[in-house]
Parts: sequence; C-alpha cells; structure tokens
Amino acid sequence: MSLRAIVYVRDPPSLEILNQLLLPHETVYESVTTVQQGYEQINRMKVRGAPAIGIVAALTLAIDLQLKLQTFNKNPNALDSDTLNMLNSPLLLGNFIRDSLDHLNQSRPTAVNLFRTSDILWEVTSSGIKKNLGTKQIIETLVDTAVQMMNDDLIDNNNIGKYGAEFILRNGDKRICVVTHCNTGSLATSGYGTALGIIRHLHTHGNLLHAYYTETRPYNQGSRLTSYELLHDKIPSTLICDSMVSALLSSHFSFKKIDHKITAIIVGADRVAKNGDTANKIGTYQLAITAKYHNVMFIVAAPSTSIDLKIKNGRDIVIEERSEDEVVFVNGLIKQDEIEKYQIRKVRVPPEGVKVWNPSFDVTPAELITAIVTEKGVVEKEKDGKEFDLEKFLMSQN
Ligand SMILES: CSC[C@@H](O)[C@@H](O)C(=O)COP(=O)(O)O
Repeated sequence: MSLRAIVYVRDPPSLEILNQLLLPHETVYESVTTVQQGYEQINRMKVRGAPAIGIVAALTLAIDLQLKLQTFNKNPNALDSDTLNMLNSPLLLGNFIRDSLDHLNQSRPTAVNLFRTSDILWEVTSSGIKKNLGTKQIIETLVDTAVQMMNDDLIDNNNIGKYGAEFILRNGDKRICVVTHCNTGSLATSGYGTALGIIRHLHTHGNLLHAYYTETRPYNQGSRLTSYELLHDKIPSTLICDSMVSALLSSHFSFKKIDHKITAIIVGADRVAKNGDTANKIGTYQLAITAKYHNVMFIVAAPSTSIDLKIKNGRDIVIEERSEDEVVFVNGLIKQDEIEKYQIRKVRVPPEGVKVWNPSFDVTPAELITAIVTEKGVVEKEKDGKEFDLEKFLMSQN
C-alpha cells in the first residue's frame, strides 16, 4: 500500500493529514476540523506539494462545513448564533465560503492548484446560490467537488506516470538512470505522484536502473520525503546533495560504485505559465541548465491543473519567500512543543547574525525544458521553438 498524505472519510466526516515536518522519524496524522487548522497545515508545510495543498484546502473547507452541519442536525444549541444563521441562509453561507477560500489562498502563493481549487469551489457555491439551492445542498455539492478533485488527481498521476515513462523510453535506452528533485510523490499528491509517478512507472515496468534524488535544501524534501517513499517502494535509488548533479551528469568523472549515465532529469511543477516557463522548488533551474549542457532530457511532470494560462510567462509568477529558520537550522520549522514531544533536535548551522535569502521556488525558462508531461499527454515545442503553446495543447484536448 502506498503512503498517504491525506486521509479523508466522508461519513462520519473526518480529515487526517500526515505531518510531513516530522518525517521520516515520526509518522503522525493530525486531525483537521476547521478552515484555520487547514490553513496552518499548508502554511507551515506540514502538507506540501502543489496538488496536495489544493486538495487539502478543498477538503478542509468541506470538513469544516460537514462538521458544522452535523452539529446543526444533532444539537443546534451547541452552535453560536453566527453559525446557526449561516446554516439557515444560503447567502450567509456563501459569505463564509468566500471568506474561507480567501483565507486559504493566503497560505502559500506560488502553486496555482490552491487558487484553481478556490475558483472551482466558488463556482459551485455561487451557482448553487443562483439556483436557489438550500444550505445543505450547497454544502453537499461542495463536498462532492472536493472529493472529486482528490480522486481525479490520483487518476491523473497514473496517466502522467505512463505517458512520461513512454516518452523518455522512446527517446533513450530501455533501462535508464534518472535524477529527480524535491518530493513529487504520494506525499505531494493524492497518491502515486507526478515526476515520482514516472519513476514508479519505469520501475514497475522493469525500465529503471537507478534513480538519483537531491537532498533539496533548504527543507530537505528530497532527503526526508523522497527517500522515505523510494525506500518504502523498494525503488533502487541514491541520495545526492543538490550541488552534485553536474558531477553526476558529467562523463569526466568516473565513479566507482554507481551507474551514472543519466537519461533524464524529471521534476514536478508548482505553476506552469502559458509559454511553459515553470516554477518549481528552488534549485530546479540550475538542474535544467546542467541538463542542457550535458544533453540530458529535462522533463516537467505536472497535472494540467498546474498550468496557469492567465500567466503569459514565468516573470509574472509570484515566488514565495519563506522564513530564514529553514536555512539556518536543521528542523527549523518544528515548534518547541513538538521538539520536546518527539525529542527532535533543532540545530543552528551558521553563526548568529548572518543575512539569509530563502526563495522557496525558482522559474525554469521553457527554452530549457524538453517536454511537459500532463495527464492528457506530452507537450513538446514546435521544431526550433523556444516556448510551448500550452493553450493550443489544452484546447486540442477538450
Ligand atoms: C507534485 S509536487 C510538485 C511541486 O509542488 C514540488 O516539486 C515542489 O516544488 C514542492 O515544494 P514544497 O515547498 O515542498 O511545497
């Protein structure tokens, strides 16, 4: 059974999120019952990865409303007057949903999946209000939509895995080594993963010789999370530091213990602009540059929900800057009570007083990307083109 970052049960309603800050040392699921708790899960990176944060935002709002409705049905006196009024008025319910989505949208700025989720949930809410649906029906439609998003993501990832693996094998050997960055697996999605989904597919079909994956500083999504998934699934793999990728790709180095002819670097995406410029975990851009220099395929794997046609190119993508604690400490995001409870060590590396810059993502220009793999198929550039036409691609798939 593969790892699950998000465990949602519709009836009786419950939502549990795996606290990824504690991985790989502790496996702790935390119950989420309110919009504010969901916001904190995303903002603190207890759950992370573009598809996963969109899904958690949707399920967070769903569970909050389901639990309010449950109390309304069983013991309305337990609710405060604002909640009672809201559950009796579609317009007030609409206001609560709008405010909740606006709040969830503030949790992280770069991954477009969060904003897309909000747009879709607002669309179903406002259309319910226009159709004069009652509050119970509006809530049920919203819950249906959130659950559908979670289920669709799993199906999409399986297709990404298949299309991506077929594309890379068409252009390379039959047993290959690949490199990946950050964590794009079950922990970052509803399951299976995007870039890691391609690696899973290659492995299951006997086409993977070896996967190399970066630590992914500053917060080590590679060494903490991708390690965890690859070991769990017994996929042959080796951890490297972010600074070792060019050496791995270079034929000047002769490594004794490892097979290092790399066919492709495969990464995920937080937002892909209309022309294919791609925001992903910091460090992705330098991987694309070294891939180009070494004539290695550079593949972006992302569901079409990560494509933002409203953004013409990468210059307009908002890049999140995060706390310097991620850079200066090991385990810098873990709070004091969790440190004590789980006996985790938080260690300062540089001296006090250093200046720190911590952008969480960078933008890889389309020019450096060989192909973008989506659940609808693989997008390539026109011959000699420097950009992708993602609008044309998506239109042709509808
Ligand atoms: C399928 S996950 C794709 C991306 O979201 C992933 O590569 C990434 O950059 C995640 O960053 P994170 O800061 O861990 O949310």
